[in-house]
Amino acid sequence: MLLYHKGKLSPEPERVSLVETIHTNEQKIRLALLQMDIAIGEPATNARKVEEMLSRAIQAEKKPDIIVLPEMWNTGYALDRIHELADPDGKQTAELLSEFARKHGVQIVGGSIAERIGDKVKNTIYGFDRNGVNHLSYSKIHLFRLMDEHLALTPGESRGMFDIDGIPAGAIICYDIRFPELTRRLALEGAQMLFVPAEWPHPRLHHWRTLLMARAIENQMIVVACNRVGESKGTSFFGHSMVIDPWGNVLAEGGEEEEIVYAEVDLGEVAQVRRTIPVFEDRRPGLYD
Ligand SMILES: NC(=O)CCC(=O)C(=O)O
Repeated sequence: MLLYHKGKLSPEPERVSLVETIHTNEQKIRLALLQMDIAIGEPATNARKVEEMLSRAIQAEKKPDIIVLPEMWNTGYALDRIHELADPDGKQTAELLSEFARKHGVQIVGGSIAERIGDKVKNTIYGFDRNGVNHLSYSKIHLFRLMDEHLALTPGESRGMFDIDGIPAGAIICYDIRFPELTRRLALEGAQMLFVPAEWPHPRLHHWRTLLMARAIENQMIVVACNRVGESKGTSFFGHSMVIDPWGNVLAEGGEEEEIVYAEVDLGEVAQVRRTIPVFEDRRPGLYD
């Protein structure tokens, strides 16, 4: 199926239908976002916190289908010691999350972790399906200079497309949301949901909310963004984890304290919104690719 085409300018816009290929019936998905505080440079403490919050999330009255974690939850931004602290090949993280996913039959979009591969450290999301099988590995493409990521980390070189319970989805990390072309590309590849783990601090709450809503509206997709809370090295992280529907409505939003944010989304709305305003059919890729 051709969803993306680098063509020459033609008198007729290229007609691309994402609607025909996606679910049209109501399909409810329950989400739990672990909006946690992160102890800087203390992977064991953070792993215990994750285990405790996962256990609480799974006991919710309506069991979640997907649990989402924030960015760099194992180490925080302990960049001065990141080579020593990062999880070698992501093995410890994979053990913890894969085992939990399998035991409880739940999908996990495991936020991101500092992962050491040889002499490089990457900021990587791991995802696990209901059988505990790894179905997503995406390393942050755009490193955030304002927090010195570019000095300590190696950027990823590929996009985070994956399949979650049969739903085509994309994953990006924090600063990546400032690059609309990345999310658009994931949407053109079929993504109907977008997962965004983050460590996004004050004073840019306005940017966080606006950019997430914009990505949901312009790509007519469900956006699930999990941000951390707490203080680290004089920086204050505000939480406000968000679940946004493809019309841009905020279905759930966290406060500024540690909590689990629950939401239920209807995947059928993606097709409905894309039919109502056929943005993907009306694109003129020859004019601005
Ligand atoms: N961890 C990050 O990528 C932070 C991005 C951020 O704060 C921003 O304003 O962009």
